Amino acid sequence: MKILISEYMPESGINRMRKIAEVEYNPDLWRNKQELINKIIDADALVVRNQTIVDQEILDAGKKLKVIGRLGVGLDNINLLAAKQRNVKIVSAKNANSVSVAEYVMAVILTASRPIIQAGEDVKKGNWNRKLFTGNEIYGKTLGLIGTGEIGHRLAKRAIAFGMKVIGYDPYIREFDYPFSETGITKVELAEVLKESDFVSIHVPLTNETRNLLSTKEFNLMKKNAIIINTSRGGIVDESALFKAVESGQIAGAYLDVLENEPVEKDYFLLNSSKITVTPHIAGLTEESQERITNIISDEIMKVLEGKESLFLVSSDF
Ligand SMILES: NC(=O)c1ccc[n+]([C@@H]2O[C@H](COP(=O)([O-])OP(=O)(O)OC[C@H]3O[C@@H](n4cnc5c(N)ncnc54)[C@H](O)[C@@H]3O)[C@@H](O)[C@H]2O)c1
Ligand SMILES: O=C(O)CC[C@@H](O)C(=O)O
Repeated sequence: MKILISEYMPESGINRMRKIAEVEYNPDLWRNKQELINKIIDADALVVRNQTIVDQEILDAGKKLKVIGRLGVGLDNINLLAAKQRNVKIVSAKNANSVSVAEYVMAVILTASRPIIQAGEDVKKGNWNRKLFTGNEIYGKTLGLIGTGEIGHRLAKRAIAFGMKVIGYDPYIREFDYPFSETGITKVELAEVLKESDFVSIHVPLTNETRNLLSTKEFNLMKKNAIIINTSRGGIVDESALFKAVESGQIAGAYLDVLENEPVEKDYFLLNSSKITVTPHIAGLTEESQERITNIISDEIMKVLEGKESLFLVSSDF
């Protein structure tokens, strides 16, 4: 059997899978579609992160393909319908990086409120500007969640521990899976999240419905001091409209871990705003989450290839 890996995977997972199959590891393969097509022809399994676009053409070429392992959560780079039609199973590492993303968002909220880095740099210049670096408490502020699933409810728990009020919009959440009474999130409509929040944090998948979910109309509802945090997917926030909203002072700023097209060059227009901070898709990236994800995905791929039951199969009911 052959397992093809087209993006970065920690060595421990690769070695685990070598016990049952020949493993071809090429972390840059996602960059070259033709090479990926050539190599997938005799692969039984494909392992990807979010950069390999697994479209119909790739799936057509993968005649022997039985399973795709997603080293993470978001599935917007995989044509799920085409995979289902070809009976290719998908395993994803549900919630294995949720704590990492929740902690990243807390770090952003604290960074936006207390200029510690800037104050430290100023002291190194020989200054002692106490008043200049007066910050804000996050205690009593409102965090608005768009999407209250695995990441959203973990973030709520952490924000509530800091004394924040947490409201959330998620029309599809199943109360049975995430009881609001236990998560501490007050369920509201999207407009209320936008109107009431000091921080708006996005935790929905990229779908036809969520593409450009936040654009000029939505920014116009927000407080002038509000900060948008997007760790979800580029494409959910309309980037041009965001740039205008931030530069015109309609909202205070944005922290974006994800962009519509990744990676970007240093002249990318969003990087020209001092009120927008972009990080290179690292919210879920910690030593701990990567170890969890690697173990889950390598184990589950082996189970599928050996005909055993996997509890990490993505539902084909979409
Ligand atoms: N930046 C990173 O490193 C990183 C890491 C992990 C996940 N992610 C992204 O975060 C997303 C969320 O992850 P999760 O684990 O919380 O997923 P999840 O499936 O547990 O939660 C997503 C929630 O969004 C809700 N939802 C779907 N459509 C919606 C809509 N139109 N409006 C409002 N809510 C809607 C769902 O009901 C669900 O509760 C992933 O899809 C992925 O794209 C990014
Ligand atoms: O490293 C990755 O694959 C991205 C992680 C994240 O966006 C996810 O969807 O889990």
